[in-house]
Amino acid sequence: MSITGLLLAGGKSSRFGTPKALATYKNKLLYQYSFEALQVVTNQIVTISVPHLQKTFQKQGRLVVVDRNEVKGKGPLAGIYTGMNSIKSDWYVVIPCDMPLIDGKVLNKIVDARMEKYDAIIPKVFGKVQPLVGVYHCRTAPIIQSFLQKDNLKVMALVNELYVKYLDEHDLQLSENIFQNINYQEDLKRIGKS
Ligand SMILES: Nc1nc2c(ncn2[C@@H]2O[C@H](COP(=O)(O)OP(=O)(O)OP(=O)(O)O)[C@@H](O)[C@H]2O)c(=O)[nH]1
Repeated sequence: MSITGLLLAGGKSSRFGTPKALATYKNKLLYQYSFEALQVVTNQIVTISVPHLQKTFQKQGRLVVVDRNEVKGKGPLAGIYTGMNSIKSDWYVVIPCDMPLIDGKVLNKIVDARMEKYDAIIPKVFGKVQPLVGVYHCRTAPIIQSFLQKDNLKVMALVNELYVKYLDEHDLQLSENIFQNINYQEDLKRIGKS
């Protein structure tokens, strides 16, 4: 069963102010944390970004695609859809560029929970569903496409349509919430302390 990593790095970062994928956290670029977590579960990784950042990622030796024209500007679902269409794979493991506490160990647990009957395996930790960190079956691609065509861009609306296995903090053996994300500059100082 092939599995491809999709690293979402094509957002506007309007709350952050500069492209957050390329912000530094503890001496490392934010997206690098996501990349290294993905490397633990697959060696086929696609970064999905925007045209003005494509060269920067390519310079670092990354395989980069930009959101397809028909979906550009439509948020994380556009990135997932573009990634799924760029490489054929049975499963896709998705991660955003702004969750530097996620590690390969937790991604491995999510990937290991794959079963053909599920459309997706997604964490629901400390009561919150985290749909941008999960494993999606290739059969979800046409469903995602139809959401995008209808401009129904809420990732949770998609997830509610799928047959999902949720993994909680016990399944993932987490004692702290590693699903904290960076939205604002201040989050870089706050993260990991809660
Ligand atoms: N490829 C791609 N990724 C996206 C898109 N929108 C958001 N993302 C990614 O999805 C994750 C969550 O993004 P958000 O923080 O919700 O959105 P954002 O646009 O980056 O930031 P804000 O403008 O502050 O909302 C990040 O990894 C983003 O890079 C998009 O249109 N295309």
